[in-house]
Amino acid sequence: MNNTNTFIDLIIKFGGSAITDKNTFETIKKEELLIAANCIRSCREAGLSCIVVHGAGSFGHHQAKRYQVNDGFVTATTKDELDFKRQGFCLTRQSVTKLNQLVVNCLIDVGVPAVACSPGSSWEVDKKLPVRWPDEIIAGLVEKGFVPVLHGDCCVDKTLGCCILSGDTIIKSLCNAFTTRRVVFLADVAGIYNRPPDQPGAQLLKSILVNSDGLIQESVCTSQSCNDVTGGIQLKLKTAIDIVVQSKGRCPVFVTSIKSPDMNEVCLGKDSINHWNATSITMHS
Ligand SMILES: Nc1ncnc2c1ncn2[C@@H]1O[C@H](COP(=O)(O)OP(=O)(O)OP(=O)(O)O)[C@@H](O)[C@H]1O
Ligand SMILES: C=C(C)CCOP(=O)(O)O
Repeated sequence: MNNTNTFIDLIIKFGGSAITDKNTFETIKKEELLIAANCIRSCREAGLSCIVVHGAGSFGHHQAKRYQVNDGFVTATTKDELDFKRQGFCLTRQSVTKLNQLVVNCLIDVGVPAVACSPGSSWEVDKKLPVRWPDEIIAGLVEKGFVPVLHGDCCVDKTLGCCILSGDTIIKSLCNAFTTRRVVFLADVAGIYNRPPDQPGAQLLKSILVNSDGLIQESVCTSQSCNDVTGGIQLKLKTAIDIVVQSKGRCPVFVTSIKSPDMNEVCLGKDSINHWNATSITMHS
């Protein structure tokens, strides 16, 4: 799948940690969501083409964990276990699409022509990796001036029966298909730290340089919320590195806080990287 004639200025993830309270069931952070929506409006006013992907946060992760949706059907051996798993799939989907409605409504309310593109009903997945998805539909929406809004979702998996597809993995597929100018991950922390930010001595890594073989020099220790089923910040860092490598360094990736005063500039790519309170992940020259 490669649609390199489609140029996307910005693919942005509204992290589940940024727009929801991950520890409290189905709880949105309204103010933060509005900040992110206004940022997209500013980007569009500056002429940028954008795709938004949002995480699940406390919508979806709780149900996915309880019903072990990410393990697929292969771990369910009896009819009751299969029924239980299917129910978990449906409830997880309902939850993430509920959040998707809130995100899309907020974007539309601030004047962004946002269109929900839910992966769960259109992406083909095998062993947790996307194998086919409607890239031309998404490209068409962007070309016509819309902002597609995708999200982490549960999907039918060819081998496993079902799985969870993280918004991070979705972003990697989008970057693989489209010529993407920059990717920004909005989180509830300032960026990637050398160790979990709640640990003493944690320092923000302003720059992570990636070698062409995908190795980085910085050592990064991570932790993950007990309600997270998709790999936490570790998956984000891996995704960021993969995007930099697969684009041969042409697509820089940034991780920043949804509350950072620099967020708009990070997204617009205006100021010098060094001044931002953010992490840039770029190719080692
Ligand atoms: N070394 C680290 N650097 C930065 N954040 C870290 C680190 N280790 C752990 N974290 C935690 O990772 C969290 C952000 O990752 P998370 O996977 O929750 O992001 P998200 O994309 O917003 O969530 P979701 O998967 O729900 O969309 C932060 O709340 C932070 O506390
Ligand atoms: C839990 C579900 C359904 C999706 C997870 O997506 P993510 O929050 O982007 O990792």
